[in-house]
Amino acid sequence: MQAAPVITVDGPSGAGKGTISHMLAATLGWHLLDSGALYRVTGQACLIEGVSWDDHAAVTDIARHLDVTFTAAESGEILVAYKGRDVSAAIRTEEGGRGASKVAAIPEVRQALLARQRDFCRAPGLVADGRDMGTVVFPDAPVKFFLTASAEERAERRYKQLISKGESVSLARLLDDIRERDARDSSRKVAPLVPAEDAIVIDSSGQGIEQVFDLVMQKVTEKGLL
Ligand SMILES: Nc1ncnc2c1ncn2[C@@H]1O[C@H](COP(=O)(O)OP(=O)(O)O)[C@@H](O)[C@H]1O
Ligand SMILES: Nc1ccn([C@@H]2O[C@H](COP(=O)(O)OP(=O)(O)O)[C@@H](O)[C@H]2O)c(=O)n1
Repeated sequence: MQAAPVITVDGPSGAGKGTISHMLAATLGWHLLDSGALYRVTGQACLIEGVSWDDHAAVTDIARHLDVTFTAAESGEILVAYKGRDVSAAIRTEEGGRGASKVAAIPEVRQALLARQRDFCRAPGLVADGRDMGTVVFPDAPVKFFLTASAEERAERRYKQLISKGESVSLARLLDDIRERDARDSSRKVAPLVPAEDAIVIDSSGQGIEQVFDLVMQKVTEKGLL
């Protein structure tokens, strides 16, 4: 049994999970779990410690002892630190996403991060953003969303996001990267990217953020969580 109610938001890269989860947590006054950040920090810690993403035993050891902190800045932005060193920007790069996806395919790494994710579940409630929040980490969550959109639209969104941060990226490469990541996340043996049986699936292709958020809030209200 979970200590507090959980709303899970799963889906592929660029579907809008982070955006919608932030809005939902702020509106409800609930805690937020960005589970992807834990996988991203694990990948980044490997780079810092000189460990190859393919060395499963060494990556697992890093995940088991991951010294990570999340702190809310005055701007509302969440600062992420590994061993006290700010890695907030480094983990959000294209390479950071690739590393996260590689280390996330290692079953022992997923196991090592499981309890840490469940610890985020505290009163009054938790919005959990990821790939397996509704299927593995919080299977008893009363409301589960699975957000998706076409790969082209997701790549376009990510392109605009990275360009606005000053990263130089190519749209074609981002589309390839998104397809590669989708394939790896969906085909892995442990906790693959699939909607939970009881998830509400929302395809946000051609829908703006506000439109998607309105639909999400409507479902949350219908489920009696407001
Ligand atoms: N429905 C939408 N329409 C247009 N842009 C969106 C939509 N949802 C999210 N975005 C934008 O797409 C980018 C990726 O969204 P994000 O929430 O980080 O996705 P995810 O967490 O699923 O990878 C962000 O810049 C965000 O502002
Ligand atoms: N619960 C989760 C969250 C992320 N991940 C992995 O971590 C990578 C980065 O996750 P993210 O949510 O930060 O990435 P985006 O969806 O924002 O691109 C994903 O491609 C997944 O491989 C996962 O396996 N399980």
